[in-house]
Amino acid sequence: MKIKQVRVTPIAFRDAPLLNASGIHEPYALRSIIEVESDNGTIGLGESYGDAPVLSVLQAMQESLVGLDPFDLNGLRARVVKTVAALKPGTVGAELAPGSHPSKQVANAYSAFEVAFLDLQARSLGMPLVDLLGGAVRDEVPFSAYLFLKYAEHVGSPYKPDRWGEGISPEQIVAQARTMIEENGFKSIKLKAGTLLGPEHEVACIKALRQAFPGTPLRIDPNGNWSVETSLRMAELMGDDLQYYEDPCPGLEGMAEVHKRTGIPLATNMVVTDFDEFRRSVALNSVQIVLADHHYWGGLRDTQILARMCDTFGLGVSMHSNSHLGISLMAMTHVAAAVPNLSYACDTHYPWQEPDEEVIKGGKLPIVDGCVKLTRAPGLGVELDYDQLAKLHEQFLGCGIRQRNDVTQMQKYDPSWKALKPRF
Ligand SMILES: O=C([O-])C(=O)C[C@H](O)[C@@H](O)C(=O)[O-]
Ligand SMILES: [Mg+2]
Repeated sequence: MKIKQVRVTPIAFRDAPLLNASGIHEPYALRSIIEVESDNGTIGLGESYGDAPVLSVLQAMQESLVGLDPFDLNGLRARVVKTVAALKPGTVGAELAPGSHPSKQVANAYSAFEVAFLDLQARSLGMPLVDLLGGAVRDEVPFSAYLFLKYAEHVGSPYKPDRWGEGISPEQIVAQARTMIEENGFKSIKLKAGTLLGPEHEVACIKALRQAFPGTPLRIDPNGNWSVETSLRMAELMGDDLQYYEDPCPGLEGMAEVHKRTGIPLATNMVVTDFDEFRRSVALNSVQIVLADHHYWGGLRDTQILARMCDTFGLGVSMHSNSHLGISLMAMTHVAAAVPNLSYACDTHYPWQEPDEEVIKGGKLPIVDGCVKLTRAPGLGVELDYDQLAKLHEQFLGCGIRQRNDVTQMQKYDPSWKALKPRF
């Protein structure tokens, strides 16, 4: 089998005005949809970031993959390394927003195509992708309710307000959690923090959630926007309420200090984002749980290696997400199903996505009892809806956003807003 054609299609879908450490989400989130077509007509699918720095690498890769055997993942890696090395200096992207890592260009681009190659391999063999990862140790993967403080609508009202309404007061956050849990059956809750509303307000939201959902595991994620001192002060207030404390403060040293002084397990998708940081974090005991993300950890197989290393060093493992669609959700589900030591329900932004903006046939995938189920369908088990792909590509062309920037978006609400880390 040889690769005949590769298509990378940037898309944009509506995204809610969600607050975070950098500022606020823009009205559209960007992704790219990857199709790798073999000479027997089988197509493998992938989904990755759609921001300019990543897109330029993915698009530069397209021609170089033609003629390659889709089972040749070392050949894929060599071509990614060569393409990235040939890029003009300056095309390396900065961090887009907390927890996104487009600057890891080799790992990002390799991952985008590795998923599509594996999907193509599995479809050709007539087996689910998870079978190429050693087989499923679970047939469904748990996800958590991912709550955000948010405004009712975007500045300038680019389209009609989303159905979630305002999410500012603790009562509104509890209501958001109720809806998300009623609709998806989630069994654990994560609150995005580090926002302009400040740590005390966010801790009040955690307290309200604790009261409303006794026994449900809770997590808070300020994306490194609190100082060590603030993180310690908030830990004192939340202590027993938390299942884990995610990236309270910046840096491996800061995290190590917070863990040493509180004993609370710390999770991260910010200070351990590659194998070198993993090595340094183990030496410092900075984190107790690594939130993997195949989009920047170098694909599904490298995510399995990461999980094995977490096991070796006694760390927990779960998964991080960014705004995404169903192809990414299924890639996350297949790899999480093949990680025996998955210790916590994974993150997903999927409930925030509007039902009419999925690129896969049949619309949004169901999340039932907090879980996404694997099927025995070949590959990732999803098919592209080409009408939807065309619609979301048109939206990309028209939306005017080419690189996510939550800081400049917040400046539309508050011109004095600056990127500060940590802010509190
Ligand atoms: O766990 C995380 O850090 C994330 O989910 C990163 C994302 O960028 C999140 O902060 C967001 O969507 O605003
Ligand atoms: Mg995080």
